Order: sequence, then C-alpha cells, then structure tokens
Amino acid sequence: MGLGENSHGKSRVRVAKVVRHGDGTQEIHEYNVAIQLYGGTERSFTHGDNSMVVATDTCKNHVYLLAKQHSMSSPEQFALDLADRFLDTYAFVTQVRVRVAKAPWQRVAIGDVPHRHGFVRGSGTHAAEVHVVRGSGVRTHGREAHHVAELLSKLEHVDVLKTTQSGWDAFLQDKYTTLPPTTERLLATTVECTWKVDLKTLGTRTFDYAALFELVKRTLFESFFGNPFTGVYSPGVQATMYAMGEAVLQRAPHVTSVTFSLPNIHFLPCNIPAFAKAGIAFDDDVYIPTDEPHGLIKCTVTRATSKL
Ligand SMILES: O=c1[nH]c(=O)c2[nH]c(=O)[nH]c2[nH]1
Repeated sequence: MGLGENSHGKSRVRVAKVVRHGDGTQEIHEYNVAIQLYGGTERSFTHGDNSMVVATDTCKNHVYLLAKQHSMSSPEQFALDLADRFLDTYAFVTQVRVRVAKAPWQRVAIGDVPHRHGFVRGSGTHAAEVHVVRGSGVRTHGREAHHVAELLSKLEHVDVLKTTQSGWDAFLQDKYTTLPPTTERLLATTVECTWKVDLKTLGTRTFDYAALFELVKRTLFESFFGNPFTGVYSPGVQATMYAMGEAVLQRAPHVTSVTFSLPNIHFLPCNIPAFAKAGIAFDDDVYIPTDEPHGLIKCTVTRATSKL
C-alpha cells in the first residue's frame, strides 16, 4: 500500500474588496476562491504527522491578506499571485492549483447616469484556473519565478437563446429515430467556455486578462447570434460552437485553444394532437420550455490543423 496523488486546501473562500477612488467612485470585486496545495504533507496521511501541513484555515487567511494588497483587476492575476504567495511562503509546497470566480456585479445606472457606488448582479461568471509549479530557478526582481503550467480563463453560467435561425436537419435516420428534422427552432444554451492562455507568447504574467475576457465574450456573442438584423443560421449546436471557437482563436492571438460544454436546452413545439384536430396548428409560435433531459455537446477548438 502506498500514498498516491494527494493535496489539501480550502474551497469556496469568499472575499469582497471595495476600492475607493478620489472622485467618490467606488468599485466592488467579489471573488470565490478554491486552493489546493501539493507536496510536503505525505506524513499527515500516512503517519498522522501534521507538522508540515498549512492548515486549510490558514489557506483561507492568505486569500484575505492578498486581497488587502491586490488591485483585484482580474481573477487570473489574483489566482497567479495567490499561487506564488503559497510557493514563496512554504518551501515544501511543490505545486498549487487555484480557481477564482468573480461575482458579476455591474455598476447600476440611474437613468443614464452611472451610479458611484451602486451595483446590480449581472449574468455570467468570469473565472480562472491556474496550476503553478515551483520555480524554474530563474530569479526576477530578487525572487524565484515559478512556472505556470496552465492558465485557463472561463466564461460560465450565461443563458443565451435565439428565436429563429436554427435547425437540426439531415441527421442520421434509423429505426430508433423519432425526432422530425427541422430548419426552424429555438436555440438555447448555457455557455460554459474555457480558453487556454499561452504565457509563452504573452511573454509576461501581468496582462489585461479582464480586457481579454471582454473580447472573448463579445466574440462568442457575435458568432452565436450573428448580425443583429439578419442573424446567422445554425445547422446544429456542434457547428455553432466550432464557429464560436474559431472566431475566438482568430481574434485572440494569445489563446491556444477554446473548450465548450453546451447543453442544448430544448423548447419543444407545442404540437398537441387534440389542438391540431380542433384546427389549432403549431405555427412556430408556442413552445414548451424544458430543462431536462437536455442534449450536451462538448468540443475543443485548437490552432493545430485537424487530421480529419
Ligand atoms: O444541435 C443539435 N445537435 C444534436 O446533436 C442534436 N440531437 C438532437 O436530438 N437535437 C440536436 N440538436
């Protein structure tokens, strides 16, 4: 018997910071943080020896202490700096994984006037996941630089729907198939999109990740919905998500791949036989919204040329 991969940390650590500007404008940054530390704690599992364990309660305190000093300009920057903080403070920690999700507070407008300190919760979460490994030996500004093995940015929990310009047609037919093909349906999903940022091409860890997030979000919306007047036809969730991923890769040079997990939230045509008999036909107008069962389509779009 032996100990396999092991880690410990704290999840769902919530922290909020108010930034107050000289002109009276204020900002709110609310994060939900999860930390896992790796290395040095093997004996706590095998011998009950906790002498090298940073208590998970202490992990939580580091979140508050970093928030005190940090601009909290993006979940990515906070996650990277928090991972560094653990590696710098505890020499026996070899790797750190951090996830940071930002609450979608948006400045409220009264009429057209942006409020100085009023916010309303919007939709969609900006999150980041980092995996940082103890130093490469390179020292910058007098301290060891740690290696960012992975930096993922995410847009989650965004419900989107379009009322036309969607179909599901010419799919495989066999004796089990009952779904009629259609070129007119509603398309609804909850976007979960993850993009991998390549720090090698970025050349720095300090980057405007918030601006990249806004660019990706806008690009995803533009390719999902299409032109505001004419839209864009979707022949299936699969083709639409691939087009969304391609559009992101075209616009964001530091993104190496885009991964989606998209539920197909069905709006069923209200095609009730008794209504039809009474002469009340479904006319692409009344639908029955459902949330289960739902389709679930996943893909990753990369820069590598497909071998297909
Ligand atoms: O966009 C879709 N993709 C599918 O794979 C699928 N399967 C299905 O029944 N409806 C749909 N719609």
